[in-house]
Amino acid sequence: MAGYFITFEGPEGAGKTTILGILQDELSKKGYDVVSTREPGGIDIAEQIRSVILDKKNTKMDSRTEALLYAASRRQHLVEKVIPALEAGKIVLCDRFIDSSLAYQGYGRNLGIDEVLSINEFAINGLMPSLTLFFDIDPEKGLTRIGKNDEREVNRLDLENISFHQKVYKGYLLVAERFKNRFQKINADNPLELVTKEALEIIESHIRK
Ligand SMILES: Nc1ncnc2c1ncn2[C@@H]1O[C@H](COP(=O)(O)OP(=O)(O)OP(=O)(O)O)[C@@H](O)[C@H]1O
Ligand SMILES: Cc1cn([C@H]2C[C@H](O)[C@@H](COP(=O)(O)O)O2)c(=O)[nH]c1=O
Repeated sequence: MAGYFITFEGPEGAGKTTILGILQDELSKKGYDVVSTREPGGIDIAEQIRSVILDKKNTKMDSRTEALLYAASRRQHLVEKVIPALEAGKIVLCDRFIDSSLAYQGYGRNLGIDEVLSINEFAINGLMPSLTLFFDIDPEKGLTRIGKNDEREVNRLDLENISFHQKVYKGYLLVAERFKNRFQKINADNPLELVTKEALEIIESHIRK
């Protein structure tokens, strides 16, 4: 496909959404055709699935149901938004993708990274990102950041205890090692300007290759 599929990953509060917004503007100013989006969500059907997954009331949700809902929203989002943008030669910046499922459901929920990869292979049908930026931060620090942000609504996953989030972080490190050809780690504990600059440099060097 003609465009570039670039995903942003990391624990809660790492800065993914903030940095993605800044980079969308920076890259657009430089003349690149950029589409920014998120998972779960980005299009109507996937946003509806997001509401079900993240609703604090849905405490009975089974882990396999959760993994399947993320994969279903992913499929629809790819078909409706990501694939058409890539076919049109655009740069797609996506806030979370398959690696979130591998870290949160595969490792965090104990479903197994390989099992979750396998249901996602059906959903993505071969479309993987060419670059994944991993915003690396201690999960406790990330959660403290989002706790200070009054505008952010707390969701069902945020409410999991710290040991779940630490497990997810460990899951990310395993996934980053497994897919090291596309993963680039960035220290997200640095000041925002520095993290953003590093992310922009990595993306531009990837695009120039
Ligand atoms: N490098 C940074 N230093 C300090 N604060 C930051 C930094 N990056 C982001 N923040 C702040 O941390 C909070 C969380 O940022 P953001 O929502 O972008 O994180 P996120 O990774 O998208 O989180 P989530 O995955 O939970 O949605 C925001 O209030 C943001 O302003
Ligand atoms: C794609 C995806 C996401 N999650 C989790 C990670 C977060 O806790 C929420 C999404 O909220 P955000 O504010 O947009 O970061 O969902 C997951 O567990 N599995 C996934 O595949």
